Amino acid sequence: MPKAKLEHPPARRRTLSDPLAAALLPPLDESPVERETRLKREIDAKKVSDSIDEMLRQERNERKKSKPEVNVLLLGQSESGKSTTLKQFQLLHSPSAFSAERIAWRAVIYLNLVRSIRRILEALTPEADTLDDHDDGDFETASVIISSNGRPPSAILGGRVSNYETYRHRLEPLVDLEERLIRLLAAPDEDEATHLGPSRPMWEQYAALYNNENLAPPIRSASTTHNGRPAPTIMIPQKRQTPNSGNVRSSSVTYPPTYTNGASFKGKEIAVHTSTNWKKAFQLGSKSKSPKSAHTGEIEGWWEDPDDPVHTLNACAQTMQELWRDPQVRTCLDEKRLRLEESSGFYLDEIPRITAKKYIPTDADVLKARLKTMGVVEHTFSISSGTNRGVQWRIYDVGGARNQRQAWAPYFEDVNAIIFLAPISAFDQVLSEDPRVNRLEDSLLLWKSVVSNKLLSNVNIVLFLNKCDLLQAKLEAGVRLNHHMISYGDRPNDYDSVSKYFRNKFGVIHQSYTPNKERELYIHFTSVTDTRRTHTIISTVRDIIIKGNLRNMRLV
Ligand SMILES: Nc1nc2c(ncn2[C@@H]2O[C@H](COP(=O)(O)OP(=O)(O)OP(=O)(O)O)[C@@H](O)[C@H]2O)c(=O)[nH]1
Ligand SMILES: [Mg+2]
Repeated sequence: MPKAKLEHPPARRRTLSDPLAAALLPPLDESPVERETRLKREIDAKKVSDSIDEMLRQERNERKKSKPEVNVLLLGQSESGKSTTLKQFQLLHSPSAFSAERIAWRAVIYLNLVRSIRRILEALTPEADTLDDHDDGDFETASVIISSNGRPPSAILGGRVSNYETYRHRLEPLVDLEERLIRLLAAPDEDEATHLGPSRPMWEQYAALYNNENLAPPIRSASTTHNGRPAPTIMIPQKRQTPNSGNVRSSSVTYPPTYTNGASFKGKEIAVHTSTNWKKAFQLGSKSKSPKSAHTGEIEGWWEDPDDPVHTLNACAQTMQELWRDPQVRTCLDEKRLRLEESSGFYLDEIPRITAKKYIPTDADVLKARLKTMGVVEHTFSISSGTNRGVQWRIYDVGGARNQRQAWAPYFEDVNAIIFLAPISAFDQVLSEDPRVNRLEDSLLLWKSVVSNKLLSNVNIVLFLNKCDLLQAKLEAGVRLNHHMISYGDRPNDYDSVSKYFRNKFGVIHQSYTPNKERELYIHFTSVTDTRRTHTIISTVRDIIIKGNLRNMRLV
C-alpha cells in the first residue's frame, strides 16, 4: 500500500544501519487486528523483561549480602599506632606480600636505630644540661636546650659521661649514614614531596564537613590520586640542628647535623614519596643489583656491596652497644627523663642482631619500624575463609599529625567503620607538632570531634586504647597520672585503675556527643605491636564491623 509506505520512509531509511531496529519494526502492511496482537505481545514481553530485571536486582542484593564491601578508616593522632595496625592487617591477610616487603624496611629500621643513637648523643652533649619539661620522654619532640648555667662544658661533662668524647668520635660515621639513608629513602625529586604545600581545590568542597578546630578544612596535597584523594606520601621524622639557636626550623636542605654542639633541636621531618617509591628507592646497594633468592624471592647478597649502609652500622655496632649499656649514660638519660625504650622505632636492645651483615628484618621488627604517614595509604584484601569469606576490605591509613588531618574528610563519605586509636600511654607527652599540647588531651579532643561528626553518625566505631604495654611500664616506673591529669585525683596509680579510668572517659564522651544514640561503641585495650593479641582483636573487630555494616544496610 503506497500510503502506508509513505508513513514509514524515514524509519525505513534509519534501519539500513540498524538491523535490530529493522527487525523490530512493525510490518508496513500491518492490519488493525495484527497491530492489536503485536501490542499485546509487546506488553507481555515487557512484563517478562521487568520480572527478569527484578530477579537480577534481587540476585545482586543477595550477592551484596554474602559478599559486602567494607571500607575501614584508621584514625588517631600521630604515633597512635594506625600504620602499625594496618601492618597487622597486612600480616594477617596478606602474609606473603608482607614478608616480601620486609627487606625494604631495613632502611627505616637502620634510620630509626641511628636516630636513637643520635638522640642519646644529643642528650649527653655537654651543653645539653637541661630538658624542656614539655618534651620529656618523647623521642619525636624531645629537645635539648643549651643551658650550661655559666659552667664550662668540661665541668658538666666531667660529672656525667666520661667516655662521651670517645663515643662521639667513634660514632661520627653515623652522621653521614643518617644523611645517606634519608637520601636513599627520599625520592630524587624530594623537593616536591617535602613541600606538600597547601593548594586549594577541595577546600570549598569539604569545608562544610568540619565542625571543629581539630579537623581543619582540607587542603589538597601536591599530588593526588585519580579520584581526587590525596596520594600517599610518607614522612621520616628528622631533626635538624640549628647551631646557636633554640628555634624550630623547617627546612630540609641543611643536613646532616653534627654532634658537637649543644644547640636546641626540634622535630623536623622530610617527606618520602609513596610507599612503593621508598621501598624501591632502597634497593640495597643499587650498584650491585643484588640478586633475588630463588627460594624466598627476597633480595640477597647486599652485604657484598661495599656501599651498603650495613657496613657502617656493623663497624659502629660495638660502640653503639657500649654507649647504650654504659651506666653513666643510663643515669644521664634517667636524669633527663628520656625514656628511649618507649620511643618509636626502638631497637637499642638488639644492636648486634640489627647490625649483622646479613640482617633481614623480622615481622616484629617491621611492626616496630617508625615511618610517619603523610596523606593516605590504602590497603585492600579479601578473606578467603570463615564467615567473612569473599568480603572485600579496603583499609585507609591516614597521617595523624595536625597538618595531616585535612586529608581525612574525603574518606568520611563512604566509610563503613572507623578504628580510632588513642595511645593512652601518652598522658605525660606532648605533640611533636605543637609542644604546648598534651597528647592525651589532643586524643580526647579528636575523639570528641569524630564521635560527634554527623556525617559519621551511622558509621561503626571501634576504639583502640593503644600502647597499653607502654602504659603499664610507665606506671610501674612510677610516673603518676594525676601529675598530668588533675581530674584523676588520688585514685590508685596502677594499670587496672588507670586503664578503666580511660575507658570510662572515652566512653562518656561518645555517649554525650554521638548524634546516634543507638550506636554501640566497642572498646579494646591494645598493644598493636603484639601480633598474637592484635590478630585476635582484629578477628573480633572484623565480625563486629561486618554485622554493623549489614545492620546499617538493613540486610539483616
Ligand atoms: N610499644 C608499643 N609501640 C607501639 C604500639 N603501637 C604503635 N607502636 C609504635 O609506635 C610508633 C608509631 O606508630 P605508627 O603506627 O607509625 O603511628 P601512626 O598513628 O601511623 O602515626 P602517623 O603516621 O604519624 O599518623 C611505631 O614505631 C610503632 O611500632 C604499641 O601498642 N606498643
Ligand atoms: Mg602512620
